[in-house]
Amino acid sequence: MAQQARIIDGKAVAAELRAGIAREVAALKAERGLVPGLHVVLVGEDPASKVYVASKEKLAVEVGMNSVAHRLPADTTEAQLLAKLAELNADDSVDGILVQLPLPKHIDTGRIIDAIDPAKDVDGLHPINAGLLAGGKNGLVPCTPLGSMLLLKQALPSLSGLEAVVIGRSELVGRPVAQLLLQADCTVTIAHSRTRDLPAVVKRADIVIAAVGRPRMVKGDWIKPGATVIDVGINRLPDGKLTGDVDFAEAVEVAGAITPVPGGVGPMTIACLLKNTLTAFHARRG
Ligand SMILES: Nc1nc2c(c(=O)[nH]1)N[C@@H](CN(C=O)c1ccc(C(=O)N[C@@H](CCC(=O)O)C(=O)O)cc1)CN2
Repeated sequence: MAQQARIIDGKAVAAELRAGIAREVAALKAERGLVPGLHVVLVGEDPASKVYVASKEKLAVEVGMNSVAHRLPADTTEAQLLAKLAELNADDSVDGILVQLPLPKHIDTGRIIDAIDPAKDVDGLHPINAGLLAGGKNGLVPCTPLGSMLLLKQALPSLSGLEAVVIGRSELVGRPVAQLLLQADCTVTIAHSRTRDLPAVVKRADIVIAAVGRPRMVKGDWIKPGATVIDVGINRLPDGKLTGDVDFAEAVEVAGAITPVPGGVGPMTIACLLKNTLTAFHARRG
């Protein structure tokens, strides 16, 4: 029987990361009397977004941060949301601002992200932060890509020279994770809906990052034996269960290491948001 892949435990890695952040926050409080502040803005009633925002609020409190969730009604206008962001940008006690996505359709997401102070953009989505990342410079990095890289580094001692295929070209995951892989000296391919012979492209990868949002699309026979597979997809099936973009049952028989869904990249997203809040705190307040 073939050996099964090592399962990369995102829940455990995220818990460890949060514990380190909690220690740093406690030291800041004790030594300087300062507490990092994270403000999350939710517009509307999207059920998944409500859960994620509640989780962000709770975990920020757990690490000792000042945590505020601004819950705005679904009919909030773009102008009202921009006014809220202007208020948070101007408030010196606010270190991190995140607007939960997706936003209701009547609001232009790009205009909202552009309005966040890049120094407080703990989602790393502002064009200034995206530009810094593309230039290989220090800025705030989107949380899911950052978490994916931390998990990858758990599985592989060195990424240098490895062939990485990212499936998906979103601004939230695909593009930034490709930049981070490039910074780690991988040879990077970004595959997408127009890519010809996707299974063959994936098959040459030492590292597969699946971020397409299509349940179990990546099959076991697409995976190169021994490859490391990071599954970013979080898809809710009709029976209510969560599944990734990778057919886990098949891929676990072929890969060298693989993240599960749930319990893989998802928990890292919020842990990295807290990490980014601390980074933003230090960049602004020393
Ligand atoms: N402004 C942003 N909006 C959204 C982001 C983001 O990074 N910034 N990412 C996603 C949602 N998200 C955080 O916002 C998120 C998704 C999933 C998880 C998570 O821990 N998932 C668990 C399963 C949870 C469950 O049972 O539903 C897991 O995978 O184990 C955390 C955060 C879209 N919006």
